[in-house]
Amino acid sequence: MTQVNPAVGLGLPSSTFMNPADVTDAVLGGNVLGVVNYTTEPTDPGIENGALTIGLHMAHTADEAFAEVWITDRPVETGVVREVAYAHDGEYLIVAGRIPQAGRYTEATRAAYCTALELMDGLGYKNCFRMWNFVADINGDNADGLEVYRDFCRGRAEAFELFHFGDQEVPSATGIGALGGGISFYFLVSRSAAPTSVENSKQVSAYHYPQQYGPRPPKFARATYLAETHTDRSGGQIYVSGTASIRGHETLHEGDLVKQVELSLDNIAHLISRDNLAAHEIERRTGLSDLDNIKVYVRHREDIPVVRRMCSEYFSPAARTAYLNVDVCRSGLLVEIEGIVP
Ligand SMILES: C=C(O[C@@H]1C=C(C(=O)O)C=C[C@H]1O)C(=O)O
Repeated sequence: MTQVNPAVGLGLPSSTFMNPADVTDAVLGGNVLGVVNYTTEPTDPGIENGALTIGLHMAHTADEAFAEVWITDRPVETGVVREVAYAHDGEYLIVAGRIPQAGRYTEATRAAYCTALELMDGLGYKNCFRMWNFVADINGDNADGLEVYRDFCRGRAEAFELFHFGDQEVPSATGIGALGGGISFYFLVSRSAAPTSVENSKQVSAYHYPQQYGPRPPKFARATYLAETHTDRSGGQIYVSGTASIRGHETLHEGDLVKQVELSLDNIAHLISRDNLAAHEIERRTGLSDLDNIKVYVRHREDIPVVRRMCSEYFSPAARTAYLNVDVCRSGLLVEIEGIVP
């Protein structure tokens, strides 16, 4: 079994990747906020053994499947409201939802996001610091000929607007293809830990992308820096959004895998560099070798060996790293990378 991260109890969240077969109550000892299964079929969010669970259809075979387990050392309270499940421990909240496969997604996305945002407010968790979205047929057309990803982005933007969620407040996120299951999502939210949104000076903020990418821009920050308190902003974690071969707002190196991987890595390296963080009043010097809990999304299965070889030159051999063969939000993108600097 993978060891439970020693950061537990220090006040910042902690997660690990596990072999799904090892995720038993006996092994975990009940210290679990949520289990996110990256697996071979979608399952609705729910509560099992006192923790939140959701199944994302992100693996083609059982070999590729893994479980991302969010750990806690505090008692957990759980519930389900209008098919959105939640679990919280007094400091951290995980919320998860699934929108069934449909011809259009704007309204259902808005409704499900609103349920999740209402829950956060009602339970007293104000600081959303990370969101993940898994979209089946992400580059396909919806019933009106609008790309499914763009349809999703519109619903998300409308929900944020209803909740007066300003662009500077949106957290880091991933919006990535899934093999089935409509649209699934999960959010992490804190009660007192303090998030700061970080942008990348080499990229246009996603929420300012021009209309050529869809009726409403994707609302997310390039990273979130999470410190234990607002007053002491040292020693925080960095949640890096899904990052691809985009400069300014343009997709670069269409059709060139190696160059796309290089630019994605360069975007992350710059995002978490001392200079870029200093522009957000964050004093930290980090690099690619500090990343952990890495997910690498690769559009074409046959590209995985090359991507893996390139990534392994930069990432720590000790970093948990998962490679998933799924589509990416723009049809010209071949690869996307996310991770956490603990
Ligand atoms: C790759 C990009 O966007 C992707 C889509 C996201 C979303 O819609 O939430 C977030 C990060 C990436 O997964 C990008 O625009 O640079």
